[in-house]
Amino acid sequence: MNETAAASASASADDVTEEDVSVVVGEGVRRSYGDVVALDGVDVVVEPGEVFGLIGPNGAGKTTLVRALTGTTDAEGTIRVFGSPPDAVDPQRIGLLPQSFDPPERLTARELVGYYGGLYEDARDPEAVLGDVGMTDDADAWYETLSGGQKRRTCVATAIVNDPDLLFLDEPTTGIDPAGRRSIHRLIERLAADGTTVFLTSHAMDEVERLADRVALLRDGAVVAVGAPADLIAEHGGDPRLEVELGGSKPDDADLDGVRGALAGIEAEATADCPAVESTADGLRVLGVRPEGIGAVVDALGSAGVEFESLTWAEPSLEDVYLRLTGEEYSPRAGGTALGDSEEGEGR
Ligand SMILES: Nc1ncnc2c1ncn2[C@@H]1O[C@H](COP(=O)(O)OP(=O)(O)OP(=O)(O)O)[C@@H](O)[C@H]1O
Repeated sequence: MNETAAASASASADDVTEEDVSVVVGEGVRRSYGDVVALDGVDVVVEPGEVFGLIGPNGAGKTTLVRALTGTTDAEGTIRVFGSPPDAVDPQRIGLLPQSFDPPERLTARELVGYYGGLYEDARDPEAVLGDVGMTDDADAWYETLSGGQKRRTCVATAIVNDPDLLFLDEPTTGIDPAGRRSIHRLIERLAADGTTVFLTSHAMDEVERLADRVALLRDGAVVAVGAPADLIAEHGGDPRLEVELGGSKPDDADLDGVRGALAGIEAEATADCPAVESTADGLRVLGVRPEGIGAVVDALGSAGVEFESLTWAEPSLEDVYLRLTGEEYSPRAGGTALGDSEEGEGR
């Protein structure tokens, strides 16, 4: 390299600010436990300020990936956090809420948060952190006497007491009641708004859909899809659907054909151009139904002689993406708007 080129290369290296460097980079990350391949060559990149969601079935490798990225377990492949190997990163910059957490000894929630704060040169005021997780009123109870949800909130407090730039949360809301979940969600949103990069593992699809800028779906130790929730839903979520629960026997092929015939007669704008009908465990499902088309579909069901007990309309969600890409069953009760068991909607 001549002097001019060397000077220019060094100038451009100096120009690279931390904002230009991905916060987390994993390339070909592999981890086995004996014969069990927990991670089978995972590639993952998390950008500064992102809330990055990681979802996948039990045993897919999520916790192992969190542990590999935080340097708490060995793994093959390349891992960089803030551009360095995980064990070379200043611990002050990383917060970790592990999936399971055993506090060192018998301490109150306040003492526990103070203890973890004391491990860092520069920690937040424990009182403020306890307030963030809604534990102020219970802060003097021994950790071991707290409820499951209160324990989890205390754990979240220990993970943010160092005001980390990168926060790993492995199933933060497990066992927390709905109000507590909301407050943790608001906390994550606040942290993200202040620039904290968040790596969030969860089985709560609504939580990930709400919070994550991008989501990776892990299955059998490999990433099978990654993208913004809306993009994943558009690509893999399927159509909006009307679940029709029938009181009596399951519809046979002739019943389904009758419904298809009746649906063919309704206005195309009420549904997708060609609404599909399929049989389900409880009755049948009409795919491609828009909200404004529900009434017309109900009329069509009536003219086909279908008597139903209840209707549930649902638009596709991240849960549908998850179920489709993991091959698990769709459950109409998992989401959607119950439209009731209106008697006037019943067939003839
Ligand atoms: N310490 C360990 N020793 C042996 N096998 C392990 C160990 N940790 C994880 N595994 C195995 O590695 C695989 C991935 O486990 P991991 O805990 O990463 O999955 P997960 O996606 O976090 O699951 P869950 O949703 O149930 O928390 C599983 O088959 C698990 O049994």
